Amino acid sequence: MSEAAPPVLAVEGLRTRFGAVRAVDGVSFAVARGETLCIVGESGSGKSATALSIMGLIPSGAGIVEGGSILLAGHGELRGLPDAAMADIRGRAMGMIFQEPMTALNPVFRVGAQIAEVMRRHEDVARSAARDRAVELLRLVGVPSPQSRAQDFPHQLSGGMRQRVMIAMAIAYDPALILADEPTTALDVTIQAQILALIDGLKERLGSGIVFITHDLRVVAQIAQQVCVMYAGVVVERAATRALLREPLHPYTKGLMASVPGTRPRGALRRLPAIAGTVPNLARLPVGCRFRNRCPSAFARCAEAEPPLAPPVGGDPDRLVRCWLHAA
Ligand SMILES: Nc1ncnc2c1ncn2[C@@H]1O[C@H](COP(=O)(O)OP(=O)(O)OP(=O)(O)O)[C@@H](O)[C@H]1O
Repeated sequence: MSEAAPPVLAVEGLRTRFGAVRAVDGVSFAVARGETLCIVGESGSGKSATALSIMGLIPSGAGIVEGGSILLAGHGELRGLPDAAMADIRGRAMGMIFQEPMTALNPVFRVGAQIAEVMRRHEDVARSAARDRAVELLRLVGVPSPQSRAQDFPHQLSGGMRQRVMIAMAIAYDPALILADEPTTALDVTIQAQILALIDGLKERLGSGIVFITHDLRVVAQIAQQVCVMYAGVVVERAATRALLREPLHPYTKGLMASVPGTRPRGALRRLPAIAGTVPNLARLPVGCRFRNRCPSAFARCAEAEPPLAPPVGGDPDRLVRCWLHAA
């Protein structure tokens, strides 16, 4: 995290549960303006539940944010705000970009009208002014011929163009925070690179802080200044991207890196082993380290107690790792 700028988002000790499933179990991080933080981990590690908790979108009845604090610059504590206040903050101060734009776009309305509608929901703006601004936003996110594309229905656009439309909606109010959950996973590689470049450009152009969720360390390498590696509901490693990719400390991070071509630390095997085994049942977590049943370096202490998330002993004090190999 940059020392100079105060964080746009500070999450502290976040805990979210779906029944007995502790999906997020004490997660903390902070994002500065103009900075991208990636949350990376396998399926089921709690990445989406973290983002949904921040946005106030955990469906009541299904789950509950039961602990921790979510501070958004200019708005203060978000936890416990009434639904209407949260909806307004989501519209103005948080831009949200998801994996599948088709679920966020209404198939029966033209995309320009949909972007305009997002604006009219949050402020008293004339329809024609909102439509002009929609075209301007489409241009800003790199949609060619935005005037005529605004007249298209979602199904007339390619996947990449639909994702640009969703990004246009997300940035309609120059949000302080952008939350992106696997926004490029469904796209082919060339388009993926274009969308990543677009999102990366937004943090400079708008000065937003970005929380970007991905399971792909190659994406992390491209866009993040900071990384939180999540496993089974907790952060197991947090570091500046460069430091983490140069020297991953947690055996889980090492496993993730070994399974991605081009991110292996020097001297690593050339073949690409996936990490054997699966994320434990979050309703019945093992005693001790959550990763120990899959960890090639596990030893007796790992079964006794869960390691704290702390700077590595004798290592970089700006990094955090949750592993007895690096603890006092
Ligand atoms: N609406 C829900 N109801 C019940 N359990 C849920 C719900 N949403 C998530 N979970 C559970 O919470 C845990 C964390 O899920 P989450 O979607 O946050 O993981 P993830 O890391 O984002 O994975 P993915 O990449 O597959 O989205 C999982 O065990 C999941 O089954």
